Amino acid sequence: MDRLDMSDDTDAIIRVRGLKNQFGEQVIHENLDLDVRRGEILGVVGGSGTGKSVLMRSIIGLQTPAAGTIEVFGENTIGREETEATEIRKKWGVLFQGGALFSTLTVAENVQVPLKEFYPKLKPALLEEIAGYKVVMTGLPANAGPKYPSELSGGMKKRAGLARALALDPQLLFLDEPTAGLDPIGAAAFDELTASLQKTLGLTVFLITHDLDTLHAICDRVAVLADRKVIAVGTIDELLALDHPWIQEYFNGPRGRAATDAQDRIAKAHDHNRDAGTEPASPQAQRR
Ligand SMILES: Nc1ncnc2c1ncn2[C@@H]1O[C@H](COP(=O)(O)OP(=O)(O)OP(=O)(O)O)[C@@H](O)[C@H]1O
Repeated sequence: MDRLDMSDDTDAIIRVRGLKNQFGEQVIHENLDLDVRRGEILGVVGGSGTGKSVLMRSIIGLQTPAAGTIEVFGENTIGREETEATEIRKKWGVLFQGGALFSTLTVAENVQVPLKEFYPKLKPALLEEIAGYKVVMTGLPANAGPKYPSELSGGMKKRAGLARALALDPQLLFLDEPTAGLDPIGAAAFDELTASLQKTLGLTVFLITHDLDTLHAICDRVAVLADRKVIAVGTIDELLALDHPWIQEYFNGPRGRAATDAQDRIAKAHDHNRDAGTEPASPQAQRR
């Protein structure tokens, strides 16, 4: 199969070349290449265990690859001195699966963790002010700040995790299955939040997901992991033109078709309401 998008992307924020990851005898990635373009929301999909999270962990320096190069913002991220690595890490935020909040800290304290780590001299009043701002920015009520994670719904936990990921005003955001475990309405609301923050803040987003609705609603392009590498990157329409069994089954199977139909209906309804002046354009329409 022809692999889409193998050309060098001149405006890539993330550039992965020849990546190899293995655990013992188990090879997860081999010769994996990927470019993430500035300002895009890139969806990353693949069957369970194809190594989406390992790829993300390699890019953010939590997993040392067996081979290959990874550049983020033009800087090699593998094997850097701690101080250099810290400078690069400041430029991205990460929402891990499930939110990964510290259960013994309040929401506001969770958001303050990266601020304290990277800017230890910040005064408590300023820390509180920044945390409060980030909490509200992710759509949480202002009174969520003093709450503990156990007092939050699943959707609120994700938003709190997102607030923490945005604490340092990153240019690049990593989201690992952000809508997993959310009901469809909560998932759609989180997608809208991601799209609107991406637009407002000019973020580049690396988004691992199994959620077909998310892919249709907010992703500019989708990268498909299979056979230990990224086998294709493109818009959903471009991917559908490829004759790969997993891609066809994923996007054209019953769930894929249902997601396409649902997104078409949502976009039409939004567009109708927008034309009637009752609401802004849908995330899909805004991204068109
Ligand atoms: N620290 C580790 N030690 C050993 N094996 C690991 C480790 N981390 C991941 N793996 C293995 O690497 C493979 C890829 O894992 P990964 O979590 O990246 O998959 P994934 O594509 O994100 O899956 P899912 O969609 O189910 O979340 C799996 O077989 C997993 O068991």
